[in-house]
Amino acid sequence: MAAFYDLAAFYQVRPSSSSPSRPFSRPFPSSLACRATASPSSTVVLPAGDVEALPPERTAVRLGLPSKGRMADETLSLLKNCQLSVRQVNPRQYIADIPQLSNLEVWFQRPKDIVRKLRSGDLDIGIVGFDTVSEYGEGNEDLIIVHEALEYGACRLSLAIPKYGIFENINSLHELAEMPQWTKERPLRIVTGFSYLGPKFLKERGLEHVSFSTADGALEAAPAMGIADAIVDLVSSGTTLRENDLKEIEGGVVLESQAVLVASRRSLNTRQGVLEITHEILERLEAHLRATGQVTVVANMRGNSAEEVAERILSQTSLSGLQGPTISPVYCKRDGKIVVEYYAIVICVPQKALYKSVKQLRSIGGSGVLVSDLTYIFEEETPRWRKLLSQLGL
Ligand SMILES: Nc1ncnc2c1ncn2[C@@H]1O[C@H](COP(=O)(O)OP(=O)(O)OP(=O)(O)O)[C@@H](O)[C@H]1O
Ligand SMILES: O=P(O)(O)OC[C@H]1O[C@H](OP(=O)(O)OP(=O)(O)O)[C@H](O)[C@@H]1O
Ligand SMILES: [Mg+2]
Repeated sequence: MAAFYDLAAFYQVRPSSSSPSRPFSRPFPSSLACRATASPSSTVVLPAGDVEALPPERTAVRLGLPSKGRMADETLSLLKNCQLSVRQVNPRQYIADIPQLSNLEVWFQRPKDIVRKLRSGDLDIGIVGFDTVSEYGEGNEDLIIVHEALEYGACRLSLAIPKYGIFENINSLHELAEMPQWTKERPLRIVTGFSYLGPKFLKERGLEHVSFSTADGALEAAPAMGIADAIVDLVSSGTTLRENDLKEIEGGVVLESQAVLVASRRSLNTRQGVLEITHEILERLEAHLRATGQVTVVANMRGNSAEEVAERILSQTSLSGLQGPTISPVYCKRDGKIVVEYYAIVICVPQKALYKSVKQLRSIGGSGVLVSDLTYIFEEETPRWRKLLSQLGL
């Protein structure tokens, strides 16, 4: 049975027992603190002798990952592609680990709970949609987006209205706002699961006479049911809107979203190991994502010197590679003498530009072209890491 702790009583039994120099010391888990303040009537005073029964201060770093839903599988496969496979004993066990990262606990949680637990200090790092961070983070400055584009879970939070009836000729937020129908007594009724972002957006856009209601799913049915005039919901392919005779309007996108790596500023600043683990995860994610869609092209090219070959390659727009081509001499024996007639060149090119690059290579004398997938590109410096350190004042 859950025990509820009274805040004031707690401070009486342990006035300031945690040493101020201890990193991230909290008198007790904030999840308990929330319950104590939320239900003062059901509080139980913790007897002095029971202080030892409190959970011990945790030392492991905690990463929250989506436990279910459309983000779950892709998050695990992204981590796997970064050689950070999550080891989970069975799918219903909510704790797991990543063998490569010692002192890290992985906790599977609903996306919104990941954000809540980052705020409360019960998680340190998480991967969720940017929409979820924005909605449940409510602008809290403790949440820092460490990587803003993990390249999956793409969608947008958007306002949509019916295509028919009084909305037939309404195609922008401005036109919607100007409709004479909305009054104090009969406001524009919007249903949304985003009860922080939805009202904030419409207030910022200056819409008067708006009322909000919430629902958890299948919001697209609300206008046809007569429950609402408009919805604010996630859209990716647009199929659900189309199938329910709804349309997006100009100026109606609240935010664009995709999966992000998010961390608690407090944890990064004070909990031992969080910054190091975040750095490693960030580096691996960046190296993997940078390599996605790139291929390595190796070819031989006849030439008199490496410089002369370089000049020919750099004259072609699709062959400059990441930092210019790597060119090495190919040694062979002619009449007992070691000579260099060919040079091997290595470049990275985007997969999309591959055929164009191969054609350009051939046109300047390239032969024996080998193409292979790239797994990682580790740059000397990761700009996101620099940014994070500066956000932390480090
Ligand atoms: N078409 C989409 N609709 C909803 N979410 C999407 C879509 N495309 C990508 N996403 C991302 O997936 C996340 C939601 O996933 P999902 O609907 O599985 O979980 P949830 O809504 O948080 O959970 P539940 O619906 O069970 O409460 C969103 O927060 C968003 O970041
Ligand atoms: O633009 P689309 O590709 O059609 O996707 C958008 C739909 O997907 C989501 O619903 P979900 O599948 O999560 O069901 P739910 O309404 O029960 O949450 C979202 O709430 C939209 O309804
Ligand atoms: Mg959903």
